[in-house]
Amino acid sequence: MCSPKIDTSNGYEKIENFDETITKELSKNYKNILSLIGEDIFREGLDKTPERVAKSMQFLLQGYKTDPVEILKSAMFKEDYRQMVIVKDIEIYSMCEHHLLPFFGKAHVAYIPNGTITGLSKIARVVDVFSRRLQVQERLTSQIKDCIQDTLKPLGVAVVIEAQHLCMQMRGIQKQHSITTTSDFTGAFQKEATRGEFIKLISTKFS
Ligand SMILES: Nc1nc2c(ncn2[C@@H]2O[C@H](COP(=O)(O)OP(=O)(O)OP(=O)(O)O)[C@@H](O)[C@H]2O)c(=O)[nH]1
Ligand SMILES: [Zn+2]
Repeated sequence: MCSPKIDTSNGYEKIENFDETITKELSKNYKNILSLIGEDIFREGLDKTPERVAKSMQFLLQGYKTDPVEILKSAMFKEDYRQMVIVKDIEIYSMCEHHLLPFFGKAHVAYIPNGTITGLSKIARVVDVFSRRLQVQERLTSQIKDCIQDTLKPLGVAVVIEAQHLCMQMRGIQKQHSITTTSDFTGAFQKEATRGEFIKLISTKFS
């Protein structure tokens, strides 16, 4: 068994080597699913579908293989800046743990350093690692907050996620335009003025 190699050279993550055993087992199961939903598993168009889905699922759920704490630790710098740092509009693609359907939208993350800053891209990487797992939006929000708070030990962390859930659009209640917003705050962001500044800044549109 080998772990998938992530190639980030072009800015997009691409799993080069999928785990052979897992891909084979998943393919077998997806073939069974196709048959159970009444499809002809021998028709040409579906020939490679079980394997494609097996690889697609490994891509979409690759977040279990990476430790987000290590991501932050790989780029921590001493710096005397003690004001808000906001990385906003980080796109997220996650999977609802109830229906295995995507939910997607944007994450806005802020922290106030207390002597240590981290690389800006590392914030987005932490968001990605937790997103690429089976999730509920609330837990995703809190896990990002906890990871940054526990690792960087800043004066405060704020996370807001706005997302659309396909399980509420394509099926079930079928509401096409509802957006779910979740938020979680620590430290300085518990204060109304600080939280207010953060909310104002993430609401500002730069064109
Ligand atoms: N709190 C929360 N709920 C979610 C999230 N994603 C999906 N859900 C909800 O999970 C719930 C599961 O409810 P159940 O009644 O067990 O499942 P269901 O019969 O498929 O529910 P419906 O979607 O209402 O048809 C639904 O209300 C979904 O809208 C999420 O990120 N957070
Ligand atoms: Zn769902």
